[in-house]
Amino acid sequence: MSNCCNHDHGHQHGKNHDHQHDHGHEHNHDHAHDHGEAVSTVDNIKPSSLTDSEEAVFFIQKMDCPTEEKLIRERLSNMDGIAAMQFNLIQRELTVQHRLPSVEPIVTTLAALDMLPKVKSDTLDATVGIDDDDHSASYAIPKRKWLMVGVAAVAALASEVIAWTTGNDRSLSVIALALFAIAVGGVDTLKKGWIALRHLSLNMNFLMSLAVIGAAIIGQWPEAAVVIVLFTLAEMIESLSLDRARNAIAGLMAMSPDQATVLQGGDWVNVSAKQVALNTEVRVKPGERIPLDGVVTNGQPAINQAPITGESMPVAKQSGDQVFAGTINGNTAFDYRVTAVQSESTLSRIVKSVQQAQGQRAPTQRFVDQFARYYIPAVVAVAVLVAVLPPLLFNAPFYPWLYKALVLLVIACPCALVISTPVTIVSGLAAAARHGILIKGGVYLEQGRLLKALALDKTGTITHGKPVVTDVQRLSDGDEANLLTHAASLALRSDHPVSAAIVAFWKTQQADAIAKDVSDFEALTGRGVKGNIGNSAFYLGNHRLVHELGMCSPALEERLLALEKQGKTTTILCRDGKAELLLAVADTVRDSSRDAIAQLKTLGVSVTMLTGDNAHTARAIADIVQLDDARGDQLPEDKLNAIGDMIEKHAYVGMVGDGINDAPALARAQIGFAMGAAGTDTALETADVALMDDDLRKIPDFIRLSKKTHRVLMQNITIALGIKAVFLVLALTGESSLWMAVFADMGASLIVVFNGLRLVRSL
Ligand SMILES: Nc1ncnc2c1ncn2[C@@H]1O[C@H](COP(=O)(O)OP(=O)(O)OP(=O)(O)O)[C@@H](O)[C@H]1O
Ligand SMILES: [Zn+2]
Repeated sequence: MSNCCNHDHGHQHGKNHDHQHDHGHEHNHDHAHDHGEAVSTVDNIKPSSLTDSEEAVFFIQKMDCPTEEKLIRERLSNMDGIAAMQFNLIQRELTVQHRLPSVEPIVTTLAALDMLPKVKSDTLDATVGIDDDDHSASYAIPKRKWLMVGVAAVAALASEVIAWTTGNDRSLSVIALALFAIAVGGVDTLKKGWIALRHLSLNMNFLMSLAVIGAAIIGQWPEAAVVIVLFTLAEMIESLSLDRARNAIAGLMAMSPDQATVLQGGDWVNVSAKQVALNTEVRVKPGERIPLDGVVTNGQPAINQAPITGESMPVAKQSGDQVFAGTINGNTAFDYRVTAVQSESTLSRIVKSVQQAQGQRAPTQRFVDQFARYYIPAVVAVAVLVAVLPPLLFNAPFYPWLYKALVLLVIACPCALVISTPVTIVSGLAAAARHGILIKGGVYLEQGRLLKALALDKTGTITHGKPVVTDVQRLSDGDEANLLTHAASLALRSDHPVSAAIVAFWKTQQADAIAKDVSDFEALTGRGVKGNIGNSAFYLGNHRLVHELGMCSPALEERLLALEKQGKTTTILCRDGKAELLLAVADTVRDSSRDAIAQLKTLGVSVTMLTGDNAHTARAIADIVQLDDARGDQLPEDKLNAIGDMIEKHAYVGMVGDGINDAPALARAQIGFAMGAAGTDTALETADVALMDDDLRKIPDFIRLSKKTHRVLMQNITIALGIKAVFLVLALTGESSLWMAVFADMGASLIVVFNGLRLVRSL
């Protein structure tokens, strides 16, 4: 198992669990996601900072179109000391890994591109951006801009109308009105076009400027004005629709209230939820939303956890139970103690994770970006040929062909195509998060549809994972109560569900018994535990353990078989080489598991149970949920091998497990699912897809969402390219005017954005 972490399976986050085998509490996960939360302080600059790369995040309000991304990428990649860049157009964020002594040169370069960057975080300077508010307020398009576009539109229309009624495109009033419209509505575009030209970067602003100047040169003044106003309007609408996509994520966060009622000096007072510190007592009234994560201290509320888990059936809570920020209290008031500050709440981490997930490019996005790279130059080359060749070769009139070339330039904008993918992915990620499915990367959302096989473990996945002792049988002439105390004393040291069941049973049987001291305790993977009590060596574990120790017998095996056939898990206590006590525990199957497995079969996914429990018990449980393929006695390395075989056979394989004992197999599968992630940090962080509650039916939901996402992506690519193709033909045959081309481009952008946004409501 030591080689479990060497597989090259394309997962980006550190899945190197240094796990212990006893379902222990102290597994050291080695995760690499501290970005954003600057760790170093100003006077604590590491000497290694010149070899290690630093990271800075910039918020760039003007960066909302792929053309801007291209320009920035070209400029920055030429700079010394820049290691890598990640663009997030929807959040308008640029993350740069660099080896510069300060981010100043980056800021200067961005400012020179008229990008007005704002440093959000900087590993060189922890003080940056700490008390900044969210930038959402600054997203809004200023009223002034709407007004200017409105005025420009009126002027452009007036110019068009006068030209049309007088039949003169070049009268003084027409030109004056058009110039006015261009000046008021189009300076931004022309300015950006000029910047692009200076940096020899072919982008949309450049193409548009060229088209407008070209139209003016051939005397089409009204057209020039209409085109630039339409383009400005299109950009504004596009930026608004992107805001919708961003809001799909921000909306998740809006579910947690701003105010909390906290205990301060004996009084309950209202304070801002942001300022509430750890361990504060908070009171929640009936029907109120819970402001922060915590554990119940007083009261027995029933809580609608839909904002986290997607499941709105109220969950009964009592003292010691976890509650989550954003969830909704039922009819009883209760108090609780805060266990995480607002920015660390489960909900905040879901939001952060979704934002990060959409920052990583999904495969389709990479393809589209690649395509756009060749597409613009190709169209420009065609446009040049169209303008030049017919007049040169066939003596055709120059102006009409130049006009056609200008239309081609307008068509060259790949915005609709490029923007459609991230919007679709974000919508899908947000829809999933609302439904209690946290997808850790666009890749998984896009490729979930490929899942052909799924492996599940049994304990806690198919079953509730809370077994209870059903049978106790003495195997020797020892005192049963005393033996039970010994078994419980060992079991107390482990948090394996079987051990937990034994401890719980012992407490009900012997309320005031005292546990024995255990020395040399050891957990034995897939077998049980061992330890010394007094002068005796004890083992507590399953059939495999007893058999390997040579303490088994045909008589014992007969007893075991009888219990296992009933779906019970058997555990034997051995003392000094002799089996003494037999305990059987039974776990109950979750109602949702059977339905989930049926749905998966309908989706064409072959489901396999891989469990460390014995084969007979595995079979009995599998029969209840109608699972054909159930494999018992699986040690962690067996599970790993089983996943390997499944990958060979089915290519794309998922695994659902507890993430501790199953970590290697989970890492090997293309998609590792964790269940019940709301309460456990490790599951939330290490899984590829985390189901916030324990409902396996979320997996078929996830697969269906993935299929839908894929469909929408394909539709969007078809729409975006289709409209371009149509206009390419129309332009060449002279049927399309400039403004029609701009209009079509705007339409295409809007259609794909809204088509993508449909996904938000699709689960
Ligand atoms: N700490 C323990 N206390 C008691 N029994 C144990 C312990 N650890 C392992 N066992 C025994 O070994 C078996 C296999 O354990 P393992 O942890 O591999 O699987 P599991 O968690 O029970 O099942 P699954 O693989 O379905 O999650 C258990 O069913 C149990 O009988
Ligand atoms: Zn045996």
